[in-house]
Amino acid sequence: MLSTGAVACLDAAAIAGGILGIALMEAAGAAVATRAKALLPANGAVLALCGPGNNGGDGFVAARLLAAAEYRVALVLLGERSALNGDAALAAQAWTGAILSTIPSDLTRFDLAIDALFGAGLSRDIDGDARAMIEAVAATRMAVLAVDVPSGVDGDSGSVRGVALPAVETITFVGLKPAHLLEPGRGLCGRVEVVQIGAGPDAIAAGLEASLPPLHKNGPDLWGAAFPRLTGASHKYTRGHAVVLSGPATRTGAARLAARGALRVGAGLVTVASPAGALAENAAHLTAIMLRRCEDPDDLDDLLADERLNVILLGPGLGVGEPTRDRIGVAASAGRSLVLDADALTSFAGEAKHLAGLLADGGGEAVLTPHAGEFARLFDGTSVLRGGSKVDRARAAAALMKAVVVFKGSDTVIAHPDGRAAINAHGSPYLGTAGSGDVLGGFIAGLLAQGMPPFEAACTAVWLHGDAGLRHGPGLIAEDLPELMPAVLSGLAERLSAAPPTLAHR
Ligand SMILES: NC(=O)C1=CN([C@@H]2O[C@H](COP(=O)(O)OP(=O)(O)OC[C@H]3O[C@@H](n4cnc5c(N)ncnc54)[C@H](O)[C@@H]3O)[C@@H](O)[C@H]2O)[C@@H](O)CC1
Ligand SMILES: Nc1ncnc2c1ncn2[C@@H]1O[C@H](COP(=O)(O)OP(=O)(O)O)[C@@H](O)[C@H]1O
Ligand SMILES: [K+]
Repeated sequence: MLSTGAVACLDAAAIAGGILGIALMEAAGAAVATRAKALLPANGAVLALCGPGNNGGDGFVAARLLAAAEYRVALVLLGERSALNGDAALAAQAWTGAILSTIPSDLTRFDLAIDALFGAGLSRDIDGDARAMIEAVAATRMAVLAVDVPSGVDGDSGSVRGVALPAVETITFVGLKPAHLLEPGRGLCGRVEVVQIGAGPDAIAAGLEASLPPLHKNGPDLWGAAFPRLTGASHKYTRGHAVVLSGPATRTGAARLAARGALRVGAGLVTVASPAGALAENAAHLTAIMLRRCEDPDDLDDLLADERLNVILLGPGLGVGEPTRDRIGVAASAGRSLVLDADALTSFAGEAKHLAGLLADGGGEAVLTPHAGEFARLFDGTSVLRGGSKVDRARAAAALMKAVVVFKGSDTVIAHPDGRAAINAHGSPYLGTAGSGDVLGGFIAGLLAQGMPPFEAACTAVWLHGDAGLRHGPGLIAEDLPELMPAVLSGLAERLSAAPPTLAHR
């Protein structure tokens, strides 16, 4: 993905490499016109809204090509024509139709608006004439095709600067920008299409270089190579052993959901470590998952004497306070991979640096999975909460904790302490159901158990969880998520064209 700053570098590199800026703009405008034609009835009426920069220039090109193809086009320019510069001025010169300075009063006659007011260059909140224009068009039921980003959406954060014009479709150039995946931007974009405009590989490389550290759209391309593969020689101990700590009696369900997730995603063995008072309750519900008594931090220490237990998940239903903090201290000092969720995070509310110290002392790798509420509590009083996009905050959190942070939500961001990050768009609102996050924690633990590195394990788990949500749809409850893994994992294996081993391999 590209930051908006990187787009300017990419543009400059393309031009330095001999490609004319107006050629890029012509290609961008042509792509917009092509999509507009697909959305329009024959001879349909288009309202092109053009802004004062290059986004407006793309709008002029699209308007000219649509008019040439016999569509009825009205073009409104925000600001003075004489104020247009560079390529946008050239694009405006080639437009021979009328230039309106305000939007027509009868908007009902238009089939489509092309929103070319502001793109990557939005630099302040929208007010005045631009705001009035956006509000008037938004108030109609006209379909809107956005150029680059819906005007008013900040390209890097996805936030709305004052007001934004919701689109049914957004055409962007060269690569996705954060706003196409981060809410509320994502919801305002509609369908997003990325088109190439002939910038050339060197310019694209320069753009990606300017976008470092890398930001990815989460998907198998990112982590497929690290996904665990079975061989004929695999056995349960090669697939790892995850431990999930259970809460006290009547609060054990969350741990079992997580444990089931870990087992279904492929951990060879999973043990629920339970307080004595909750053993009967856990035993009544567990079969393939093993159960061990774990009353206090000393019991946990004893349990971890078995070196094969390679991942510990703490948090779901565990309770907030000193006993949970103590268990995390023991787990961290054991140097195993850790997944910390829910109550494990809230137990360190306002004490993120203390938790970071415990994790650093143990030397193991950790994945933290806060939702927005847990994130705000954990990082209260730190610079992590100081502004920026969701990606910026997740990166700052990961750097502070020296751990992978999965900042959950409809636009989950996964960040590594070195700055690498991914935004997940592969999911469904049906995942917003009690216990769904517990299962996600279990998926991460199960993938860590199988030896995936923490960033890749976290990204994979978020994607598999999202895939399960998409496959199930309405009626989803958290118990369904682990049970969907056979179908989800088979689908993934097909995508990775790595079929699971058959008898023939043994
Ligand atoms: N590779 C590229 O970089 C390409 C970029 N193209 C287009 O160029 C766009 C970026 O162009 P620009 O950098 O000129 O930026 P924009 O056209 O997005 O906006 C910049 C202009 O808007 C004004 N402005 C910013 N915020 C405002 C506000 N709140 N109220 C009123 N005026 C405001 C600025 O003063 C400036 O005149 C991209 O979004 C894309 O559509 C395309 O032409 C194709 C090539
Ligand atoms: N609208 C949505 N779209 C995609 N994923 C969602 C949406 N709402 C919630 N989720 C996902 O569902 C999970 C909910 O986790 P969490 O809030 O911890 O729930 P719980 O504590 O009940 O287990 C997270 O992985 C989150 O990213
Ligand atoms: K726009």
